[in-house]
Amino acid sequence: MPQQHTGEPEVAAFTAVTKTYGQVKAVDGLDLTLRPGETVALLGPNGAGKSTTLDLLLGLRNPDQGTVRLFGTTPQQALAAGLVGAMLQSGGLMSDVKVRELVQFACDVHPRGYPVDRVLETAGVAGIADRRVGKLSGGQEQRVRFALATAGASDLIVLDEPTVAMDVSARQAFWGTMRGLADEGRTVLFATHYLEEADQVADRVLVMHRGRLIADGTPADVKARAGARRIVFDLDDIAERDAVLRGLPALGALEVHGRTVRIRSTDADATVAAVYRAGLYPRNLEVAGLGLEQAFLAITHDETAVQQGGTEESAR
Ligand SMILES: Nc1ncnc2c1ncn2[C@@H]1O[C@H](COP(=O)(O)OP(=O)(O)OP(=O)(O)O)[C@@H](O)[C@H]1O
Repeated sequence: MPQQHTGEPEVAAFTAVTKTYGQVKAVDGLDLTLRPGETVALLGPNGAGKSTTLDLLLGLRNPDQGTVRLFGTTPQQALAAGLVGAMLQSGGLMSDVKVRELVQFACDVHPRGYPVDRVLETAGVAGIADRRVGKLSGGQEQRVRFALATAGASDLIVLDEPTVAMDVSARQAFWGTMRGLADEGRTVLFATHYLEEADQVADRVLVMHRGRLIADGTPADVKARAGARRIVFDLDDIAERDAVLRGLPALGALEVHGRTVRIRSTDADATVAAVYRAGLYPRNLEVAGLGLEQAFLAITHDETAVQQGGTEESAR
């Protein structure tokens, strides 16, 4: 086991990490610490830099600037010590071997490997242990990848879009298993496009956009960060009301389509009270909380507006 620096309990630490491909800054000045026992979801639109971040974490790529440390050492040393199990999108599996043989191999090479039957069972692939890997469905192949990532007693498990190609019940079973691993004290980091998974499974959500971390908190924090409430109503005399609407308090974002006004508000009570105080007569008024999906869209949309020199209103 590599030496940990005294007073450095973190599982992973990115310090001012930048990774550039030609003109594209895939990761741009990333500072991030993962602590023991966290289940962390990494979210972001396509091309945000999630896979590159995981590659840097696992030492598959080196940063152009900054440092990545895993368990107080280099990613390569941490991997060699069996401290990390990973399930990535890229890289084909050997197709001519049987599932059991492949998983057995992963158990054998892991410095703290588990018995193969335990791994097959936990990953939900015991029933297909004698199938050839090349004959598996997409969802089954994902579960075999998961078995490989959990073949030994790794302290950190890294998963890049683990439930792609799984149906709903396979996903539920998968996250049930993951929860069990997290409850044993493992740190889990997973990239996903399924926001409901992040909401249900993660205790910390990271949102990346254009290589930068733009939100970091509990799912509830991230929702609150986007503005807590969505207000929708219709107005008949909307054309004359533009200035009033723009002057409403706690305005996160304002959209007007036809007669319908959509507002994201950081204080819905104050905004709605001001609507009435201004003498507006809203019809069909609705106030609702943002889901993580809407929060995510709001945050990434706002960030784009800021980067493009958007107004304070659209930038929150
Ligand atoms: N090997 C590479 N060569 C050139 N550009 C790359 C390479 N890998 C990634 N990129 C670029 O870096 C940026 C970040 O890509 P990355 O795959 O890390 O994003 P992502 O958030 O994982 O995206 P997705 O959700 O689509 O998987 C993108 O603009 C991508 O086109």
